[in-house]
Amino acid sequence: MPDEPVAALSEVTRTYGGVPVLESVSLAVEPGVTAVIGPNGSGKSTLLRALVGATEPTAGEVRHPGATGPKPIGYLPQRVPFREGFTARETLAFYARLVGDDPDAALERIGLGDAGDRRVEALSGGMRRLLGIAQAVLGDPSLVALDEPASGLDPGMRERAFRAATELADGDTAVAVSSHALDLVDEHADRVVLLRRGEVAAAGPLDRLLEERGAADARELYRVVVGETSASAPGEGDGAGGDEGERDAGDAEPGVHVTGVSDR
Ligand SMILES: Nc1ncnc2c1ncn2[C@@H]1O[C@H](COP(=O)(O)OP(=O)(O)OP(=O)(O)O)[C@@H](O)[C@H]1O
Repeated sequence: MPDEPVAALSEVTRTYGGVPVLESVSLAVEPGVTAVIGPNGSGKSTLLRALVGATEPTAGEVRHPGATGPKPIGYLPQRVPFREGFTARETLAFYARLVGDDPDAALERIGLGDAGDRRVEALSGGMRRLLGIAQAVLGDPSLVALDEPASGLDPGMRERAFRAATELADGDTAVAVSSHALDLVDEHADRVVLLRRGEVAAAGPLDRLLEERGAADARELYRVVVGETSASAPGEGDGAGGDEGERDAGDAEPGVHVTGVSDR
């Protein structure tokens, strides 16, 4: 392996109310962009939360051997609770001070250079998402987890969100991104983790997985592995738009998981 894992999960299981939502997940997260894909409710957010330490595994272990520095880990949750009454710049400045970063440079990086003086509650949903990404990457963390960064964004914005993730991962940074936007996965991901009902159904370099499964792109890979028969694989849009494209009833139903499947 040319790349040193930045983080590693071994046999991680997470249950809620006794129901496993992640089952025996073992994974090495390496520098570059790792896309975490899968149907609604398959455990993507839970996996990212476990990866960054936002949730404790019920069993198994999460390690961060390669996550170092003053702020080793950055995380964009699905919903970012910004405090109202502060401008975008003030919001970033609060966190930037803690890690010695420059809020204006952070705004520029994400393309929000002109929005620094606007209050967070006056930003569009997409701009808030971008601000969340800027906040997650403050302090140059070695491991960044972005939970649906392109959710609800227009085509230009979603591209910008993913590009920011890719640029970040240029060096030694490991970026794990959950997404339903499979076109962006094709464009930007080095590796893919495909979850199905809380288990890793496929994982590895995107090119290798496509070749192994005889798939032309991430969308086809998804169909082959998830076994989706409906014509509507997750849509081009992420989040709300993508959710509408998701029609695998068993996977989409919250809290329902077949736990006997083991194709790890
Ligand atoms: N805090 C929680 N309490 C109870 N159940 C939870 C909790 N968090 C997640 N779950 C359940 O765990 C399962 C996996 O949820 P998760 O959000 O990780 O899936 P996901 O793949 O990110 O879904 P989506 O694509 O819809 O965002 C779901 O059935 C969800 O209802």
